[in-house]
Amino acid sequence: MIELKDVSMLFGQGTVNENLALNGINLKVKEGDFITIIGSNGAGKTTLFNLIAGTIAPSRGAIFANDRDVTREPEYKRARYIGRIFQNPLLGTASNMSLEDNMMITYRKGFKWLKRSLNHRMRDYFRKELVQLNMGLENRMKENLVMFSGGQRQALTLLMMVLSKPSLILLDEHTAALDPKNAQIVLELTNKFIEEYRLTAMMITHNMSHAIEFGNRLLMMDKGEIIFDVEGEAKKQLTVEKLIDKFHQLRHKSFENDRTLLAEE
Ligand SMILES: Nc1ncnc2c1ncn2[C@@H]1O[C@H](COP(=O)(O)OP(=O)(O)OP(=O)(O)O)[C@@H](O)[C@H]1O
Repeated sequence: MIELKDVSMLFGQGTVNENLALNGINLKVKEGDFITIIGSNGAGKTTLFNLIAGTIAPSRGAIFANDRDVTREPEYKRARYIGRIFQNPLLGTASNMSLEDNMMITYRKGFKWLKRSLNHRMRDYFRKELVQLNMGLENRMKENLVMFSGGQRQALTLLMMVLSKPSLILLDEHTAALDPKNAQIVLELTNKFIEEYRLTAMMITHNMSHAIEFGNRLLMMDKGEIIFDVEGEAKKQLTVEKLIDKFHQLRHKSFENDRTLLAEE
């Protein structure tokens, strides 16, 4: 699906702030993979997503999507097949528009046919899809999203993204700004959608238990490198303790004090 070949990202080249955020990353994301990504602050996780999404171009190396070289393809073109959800629940939806208009825009990917096409059939379809969230939103389709909670908006962003059928979804700590109960609800919905719609997904999290519980593959990043890549049965055997040991082993340093990596969402 997505492949990174020897990808590096050097910020501020030649300045005092020169920073090798990613160093020679080689990664093959297979169709149907649900990859969780952990790593301490500044490890390069978001930079990795920015490169895959086309927000920035790498200093070195190449990125392929379905064997097509997309290294220089701009973000807006990649957005047609790569969906991304950020930490901030307000980013994925438009506050001053109704729920049904928000859904319609995603469905049509633009404003063009909005009024003309929002007919009975579409409303029924949206209503049916909204039921899946189990939040009663199917009865609030005319309300502006400004009335909705962060958890509801993030769940909606997720559903809207899923309905646009992306080839890859990038979840950038998408539950970190929610309270624990809502974070769990959104995570479970994420998992359900990924399974039911057979999506390919990558999820950054600072919660190691979530990284172990969800997905078929786990990447641990540190200082711009993927230092541990585990999948399938071996991933299922992981525990938080084993992950911490692994990190000690690989980096010979303690990360018990790394509160961010250990933080519970
Ligand atoms: N646009 C930029 N310009 C300069 N340096 C940057 C830029 N973006 C990221 N960096 C640097 O690259 C390194 C990796 O940052 P990145 O945000 O990818 O880390 P991260 O693993 O996502 O961290 P966190 O868990 O704190 O979000 C950091 O040292 C960061 O300061």
